[in-house]
Amino acid sequence: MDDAALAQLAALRRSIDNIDAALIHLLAERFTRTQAVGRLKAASGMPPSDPERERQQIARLRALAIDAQLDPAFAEKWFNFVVAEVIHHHEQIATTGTVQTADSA
Ligand SMILES: O=C(O)C(=O)C[C@]1(C(=O)O)C=C[C@@H](O)C=C1
Repeated sequence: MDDAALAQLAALRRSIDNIDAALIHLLAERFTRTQAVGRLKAASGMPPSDPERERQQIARLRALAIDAQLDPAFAEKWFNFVVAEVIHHHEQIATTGTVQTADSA
């Protein structure tokens, strides 16, 4: 084992762990906001999804990804994955008034 390589790997992993922690916090904040949107939509009879808004978000995120040298197809896949969960939350809020998570089920 090369000690220098192991030390470098450990330092990179510490940074990766910090980035993963930041992403979890950012996602938690995003879902707090989208659940507020879900309650607003349910209370005012708006549909859970807004395809035109999603088209605008995807175009913006793809451009940001290209600028940041991130694969735009990956950025779009990530966004669609998150929005599918948001829409699922919106539907749960509209029908039950709350969001059911794996932990709260
Ligand atoms: O902006 C909204 O209307 C939302 O419900 C939020 C959100 C999003 O997560 O960004 C989710 C679903 C909609 O289709 C569009 C956007």
